[in-house]
This record gives sequence, structure tokens and C-alpha cells, in this order.
Amino acid sequence: MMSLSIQGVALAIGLLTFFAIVRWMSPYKRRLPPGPTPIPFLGNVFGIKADAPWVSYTKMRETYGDIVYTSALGMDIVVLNSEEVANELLEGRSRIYSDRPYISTRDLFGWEWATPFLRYGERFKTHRRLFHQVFRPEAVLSYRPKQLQKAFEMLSRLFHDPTGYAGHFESFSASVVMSVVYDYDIASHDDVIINAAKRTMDLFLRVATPQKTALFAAFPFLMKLPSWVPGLGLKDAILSKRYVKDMLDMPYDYVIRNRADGDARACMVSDALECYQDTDNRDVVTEIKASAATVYGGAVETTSSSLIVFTLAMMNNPEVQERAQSEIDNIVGFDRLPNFDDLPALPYVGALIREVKRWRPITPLAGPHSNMEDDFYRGYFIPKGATIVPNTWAMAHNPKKYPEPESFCPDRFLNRDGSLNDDAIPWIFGFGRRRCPGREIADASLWCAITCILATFTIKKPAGPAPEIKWVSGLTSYPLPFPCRFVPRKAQDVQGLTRLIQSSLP
Ligand code: HEM
Repeated sequence: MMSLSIQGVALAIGLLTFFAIVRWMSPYKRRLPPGPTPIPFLGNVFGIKADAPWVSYTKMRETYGDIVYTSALGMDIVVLNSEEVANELLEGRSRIYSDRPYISTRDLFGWEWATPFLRYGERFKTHRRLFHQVFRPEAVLSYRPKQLQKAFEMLSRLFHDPTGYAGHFESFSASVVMSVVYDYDIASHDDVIINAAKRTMDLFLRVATPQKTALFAAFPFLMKLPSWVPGLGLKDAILSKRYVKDMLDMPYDYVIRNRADGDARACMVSDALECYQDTDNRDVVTEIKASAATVYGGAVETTSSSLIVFTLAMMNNPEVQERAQSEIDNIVGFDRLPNFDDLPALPYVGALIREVKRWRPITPLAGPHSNMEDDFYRGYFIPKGATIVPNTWAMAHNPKKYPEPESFCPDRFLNRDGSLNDDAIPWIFGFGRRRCPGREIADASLWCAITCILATFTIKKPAGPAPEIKWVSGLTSYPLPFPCRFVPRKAQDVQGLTRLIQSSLP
């Protein structure tokens, strides 16, 4: 009797322990990071500004701290509100935090090949290897003469047509990457290859909005409805697949033709084909095409929109602009335009460019990552497959690190002796194994474009009332073109500018 009750107690303890473990193992009983109370299924969709989620997430930091849990339509979303937390997870634990979340519109619109949408795996690693060949720091140095030449061309366009500045910034950004990736010189107007890429990007960004992506993820059957069903963009999805094919094939075929004619010069696609010429693996060609076409999407809007932010900052901060111009004038003089040899002697310009990137980060939520395994961090449970959002905006507007974060103040990046400090804000380009592979080339493009513009023009407010600034809001955030004046300084007429450019060509 006695032994039976001991066995009974042992069994009861065993069962209790078992259920305690099962309960502890169940994700939903574990302690998620703190966050606002969700509505069943809808989650926190109503508590987050649709046009600027980074602002809502930054406010949440005051109440919930550096790591915040929210949800939307059944998706787990973990927001990282500080550099420290983002570095610890996305860099320190990059083995499991380098995946991307499921993006329902990716395949529907024919974008399954693009690097930013690839899941972490062999295909992704092949793309990163191809990027490494062309965008590693030593390789990027060799593109500087081309970048400078394209920046000079942009100055001429600004001189002829200052009101079209946003278009000139876009042509500059596109011409740099098209020459590096395909050795392709874009036409000054209506370039067929650029038009094909632009219409593909525009359609995808216009129709495959984050809202639609979340809707399709929550109700996948909607993607299977006939294309005539209104309001879902299914007709556009069919068109998008056709456009994508052109975006992938047209510039690639240009390189193939050049190679066949014996005209091919070094560029990402030609070098990659050379490297893999002994493999008869068709997949290699697919990945070369895909990674190359990704570059256009990754590079053009980001670089040109950073230049629009720069224009806005200069228009509103004339004293900063004047100080940068006098630094350039002292070092470069008035008989030539700046070149990359001047870079170390222009620390204030360097600080100004960092401040452009910090003041209004053009990718305020960087790129979302996803974790491939359940994880625990600072005692919180992070469920496998969560969408991990690095809130770059919160990092850039952290008042402890950047006092008065709303003001545009390049001095925050200078030491007392006027040299650049160690804060190179690397997180502006994302984190870990997904960090932007084009960051070196982006920095070089921004440096030569901004330094040349400051040397040649003063950006001023238009006459009359201050223009209203409207912002594009999506994966990227930047001002729509606004009225402003580019007033010539070094050269007063076209002949003068042409002479200046000719005497400065690399
Ligand atoms: C100011 C300019 C730029 C900014 C601010 C920027 C920012 C970013 C950010 C935040 C990401 C996401 C990183 C992450 O997920 O952690 C990214 C990804 C990417 N960027 Fe950039 N970028 C810029 C210019 C460029 C340029 C010039 C190129 C190409 C030459 C480029 C190519 C890419 C590619 C291919 C990816 C996807 C990487 C992946 O998913 O593994 N970007 N960029």
C-alpha cells in the first residue's frame, strides 16, 4: 500500500514535470518581448502609422524599450530599436538571423530571383559571392574615374536644366551602376534598357504594397482568384512577370553581344561569365543575370534619393553649405573640380555626408530579417520565422547619441581638431550577412556627386513662400522633388563649365 502511494506520488511528480516542460516549450507560453496589446488576429495594425511605421516604433521605445514585440495579421514582428540590440542579434547571431520573411507578392509578381527577397541558402550565397567580386573595397577603387566622369556629366545637366535635378540624380546613379555591372553607357534620353528596368520597378513598388503583401500572406487564396477580380492587382502581376523578363534579359544580352563581337570590357557580368566559362551549369547564368539585375533596383533609387535629401538639407541650412564650400575652395581652388585625391583633406564634407545619411535615413527600417530557429535573447522568446525589423530611424534619432536629432549638424561627426570621428554609421547599410553589398560604391558616388555640386552650385530656396515638402513612404523614404534653385558659382556660363570639366577629367 505504502509502495503504491510512493509510486503514485512519483508518477504525479513525473507528469507534473512533463507538463511543465511542455508548457515551457510551447512558444506561446514563453515570454515574448514587451509590446502594445494586440487585437485578436489583426494584431497591432491600428496602432502603427501606415505611412511612417518607424515613427510609431520609435515612440514605442519610450514605453517598451529597445526590443518590442508587435503582430499583424498573424505575423510575429520584433522591432529592434537600438544599435546594440540589432548588432547583438543580426551580427552576433547572424547564423540564424540572415533569412528574409515570407513576401507573398514576390513570386506572384515574378520577383523570386532578386537578392533582397532570397531566403538564406545556396542561391543567396552565390549572389553574395558575385557581388563580392565587383563591390569589394579594392575593386571599387577602380571605378572612381568613371564615377567622377558621370558626376561631371550630371553637373552639365544641372546647369542646362536645374529644375529637373531629381531626374539628373537618377541618371547619374543609374549610369554608374550600369557601367560597372554591364559596361553599358546609358543614353541621355529615353534609354530602352533603363526604361525597361524602371517600368518593372515602378509597377512592383506601386502595386505590391506592404498592405497588399500582408493581405495575401493572411489570405493566400486571394492570389488564386481570376485576374479580372478588381482591387487586388492580379492583372498587374501578370504584366509584371513580362516586364521582369525584359529587365533580366535586355542588359545581359547586350553584354553577350559585346562578347561575341570581341568588344567586351571588364564589368560584373562579363567577368562572372569569364570566371564560370568552364561550367556548363545553366543555373550559373540564371544567377549572374539575377544578381546583376538586382543591382539596378538596389542602387538607383537609394543613391538618387540620398541626393534629394542632401538638396533639402542644403536649401534649409545655408551656413552648413557655406562652410563646406569654403573647405572645398581652400583645398581645390577655382581652376578645377574636386577629385578623389581631395577626399582626405575635406573632413567637413565627409561629416556633412554622414549627417545627410543620419538626418533622414532613406531606408528607415533597413531591410527586414527573419530568424531560422527559435531563439532566446535577454530572457525573451523570439519565435522562429519572426519578421525582425531593425529600426534605423530610432538609431539615427537617438537623442543620447545625437543630441537634438532633428537638427542638421555635421559637427556631430567631427573631433575637436576638425578630423572625422569614428562614428561612420555603418548600420545605415543594414546588418550582418545581409548588409548592403553596394555600400562602398554608394559612398563613393555620394561623395563625388555632393562635392562636385557644392563646388559648382549653391542650392537656394525659391523666391516666395517656402515650398511644401512631401515624402515618399514605403521601403524607402525621401522627399518628392520640390522647387529650389541651383545657382552657379565656379562657372557662370556653359563654356566656362565645359572648360572646367575638361581641365578636371580623370
Ligand atoms: C545610399 C545608398 C544605399 C543605402 C542607404 C542602402 C541601404 C541598404 C540596406 C539598408 C539594405 C538592407 C540590408 C539588410 O537587410 O540588413 C540594402 C540591401 C542591398 N543593397 Fe543597398 N543601399 C544603398 C546603395 C546600394 C548600391 C549602390 C547597391 C549596388 C551597387 C546596393 C545593393 C544592395 C543589394 C543587392 C542589397 C540586398 C542584399 C541582401 O539581401 O543580401 N545598395 N541596402
